[in-house]
Amino acid sequence: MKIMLIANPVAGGRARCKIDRVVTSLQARGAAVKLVLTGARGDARKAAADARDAGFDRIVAAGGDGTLNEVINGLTPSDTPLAFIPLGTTNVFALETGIPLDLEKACALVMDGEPRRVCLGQSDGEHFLLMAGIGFDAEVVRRVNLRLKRYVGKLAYLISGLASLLRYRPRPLEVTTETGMRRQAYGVIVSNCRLYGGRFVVSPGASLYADALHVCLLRSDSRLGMLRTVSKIAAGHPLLAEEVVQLKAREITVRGDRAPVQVDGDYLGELPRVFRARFGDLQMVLPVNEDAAHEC
Ligand SMILES: Nc1ncnc2c1ncn2[C@@H]1O[C@H](COP(=O)(O)OP(=O)(O)OP(=O)(O)O)[C@@H](O)[C@H]1O
Repeated sequence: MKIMLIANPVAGGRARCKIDRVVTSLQARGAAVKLVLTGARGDARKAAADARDAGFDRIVAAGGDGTLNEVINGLTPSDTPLAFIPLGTTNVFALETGIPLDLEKACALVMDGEPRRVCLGQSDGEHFLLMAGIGFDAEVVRRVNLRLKRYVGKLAYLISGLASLLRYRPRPLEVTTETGMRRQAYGVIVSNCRLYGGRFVVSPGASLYADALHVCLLRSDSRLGMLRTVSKIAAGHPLLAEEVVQLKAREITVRGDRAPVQVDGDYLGELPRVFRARFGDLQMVLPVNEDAAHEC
C-alpha cells in the first residue's frame, strides 16, 4: 500500500517523536510511506492537493483537527481515501468517530479499515468536517493566542473565552434554510458531527454519514444568558426550548452585522455566509459503528 503521510510536528504541543513511531508502525505493516512534515499553516493543504492525483492508495493526515481540516480542503473532491492519526490538542474528530488515540491501533485502522463516503460542510469553497460557529465561539477562536496554545493547550481557549466575554455583545443573526424557514438567533453552530470542542454534545442528531447539517440556534441575547447556556452544554445538562432551537438543513444562510465565523476551530471571517452539506465528495477510513451503519 502506497501512503502519503502529511504530519504536523507541533500538533498537540510536540508530535515529532510520535510521527516517527507512526512511520515505523505503518512500514512494519507493509506500507511504503512518503512523509511530508508541515512547517507552517497552509503546508498540509498544499501537500494534500499535490498528492491528489499522484497514485497513493491512502492519504493520511497526522496532527490535530486543524491539520485534518487543511488536508480535507487540499484533497476534496477525491476518490483517494483519507485516514487520520490524532496527535492534536483536543482531537474532537477522533472522539466523534472512535479513531483510536493509541498510535498502534490508529495505524492498524489506517491499513485495515474500509473507506466510506462522508458528508462535509462547505462555505464559500472552504470545507469543514466538524462544525462552523458564528458569534461568541468564533470570537473566542479569533482571539486565541496560538503561541500560548502550544504551551498550555486547551487552557488558551479558556483564557480567550474570559477575555472575549468582557467585551462581547451578542448581536442578532438571521438564519434562513433552503426550505425558506427563517429564525433569529444570537449564536449559531452548524454541525456535521455530534461533538463540539471536546466531548460536549451540541447537536445530538448530527451524523457524518447523513446528507444534511444540524443547526443549533442559541437564543440568549445577553452575556449572562449566553454564559448559562454554555455552562449547561459543558456540564451535559439538557437545554430548554427558550435557550436553543435545533434544525436540520442542507443549506443555511446566516446574516448579521459583521459577526465572526470559525470553521473546525480556525477563524474564517465575517458574515454573511451560506453553509451547505456536501455528501460523497470524500471517502474516509473510519471505525465501523452502529449509528454510522444505520445512517447509510
Ligand atoms: N511546523 C509548524 N509550525 C507551526 N504551526 C504549524 C506547523 N505545521 C502546521 N501548523 C499550524 O498548526 C495549526 C494547528 O495544528 P493542529 O490542528 O494539527 O494541532 P492542534 O492545534 O494541537 O490540535 P487541535 O486542532 O485538535 O486542537 C494548523 O492548522 C497549522 O496551521
